[in-house]
Amino acid sequence: NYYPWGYDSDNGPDQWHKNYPIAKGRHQSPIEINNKEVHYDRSLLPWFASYDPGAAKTILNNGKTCRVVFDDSFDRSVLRGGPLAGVYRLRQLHFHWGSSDDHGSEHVVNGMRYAGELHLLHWNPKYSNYLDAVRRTDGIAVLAIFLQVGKTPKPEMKRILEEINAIKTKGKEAPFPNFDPSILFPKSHDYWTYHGSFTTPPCEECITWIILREPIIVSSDQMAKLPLVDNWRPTQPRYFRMVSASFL
Ligand SMILES: Cc1cc(C)cc(S(N)(=O)=O)c1
Ligand SMILES: [Zn+2]
Repeated sequence: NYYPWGYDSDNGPDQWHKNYPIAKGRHQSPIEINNKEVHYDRSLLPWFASYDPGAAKTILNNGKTCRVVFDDSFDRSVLRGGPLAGVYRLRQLHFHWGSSDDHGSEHVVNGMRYAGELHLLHWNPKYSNYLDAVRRTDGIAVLAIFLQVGKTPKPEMKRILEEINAIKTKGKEAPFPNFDPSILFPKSHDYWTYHGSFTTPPCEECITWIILREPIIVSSDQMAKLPLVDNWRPTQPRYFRMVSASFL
């Protein structure tokens, strides 16, 4: 009988491999990023996001995560440059957070966990559709931004965090028009990049991760309004993967 995966002891990350064997693969995410093992790659280009605010469609807070979906029926909101060849279409963004401010991010930087992590997921339109792209090693690009709790929260986070709090409707999506997620970006575009996987089942190894070094600041009471869940996967073995940095 099918038992949905989750983050509890009986259906959590240590069990996922039973239904999703690739969860024990050699290119899994998230991972630890340690300065000592990162390789500065001066050939890495800057990345660029050109998002159309009109592409934003709906927001969902299903109590386990919060997701905003975008119109990805053409190259309307795209990410390009950085380690990527060609443009990748923005499909959705979602968050991972913890039950307290001292943890919640998926990637860990020099042993530090952040309060949360924002993922902007894009797919490669050289493949016929998203489901085809997730079967390809260059199919998906995720731009990851750490959320750090601080005194002066980023004002642009207000709308999205208030909306998340407002829609406690389990599983129903509410309209979320006119939203350009690039307003959430930190000042610096410095990033790490490596090849990995979805951090949730089915855990396909199709993701080029672009992780921003600079976190965005949220307030403790903004984080306290998120559903009290832990929806982050522990770090996975890096094996023979190189993490490259765009900065010295
Ligand atoms: C299964 C899955 C779907 C989506 C859209 C995004 C992810 S993640 N957390 O790897 O960015 C996982
Ligand atoms: Zn994610």
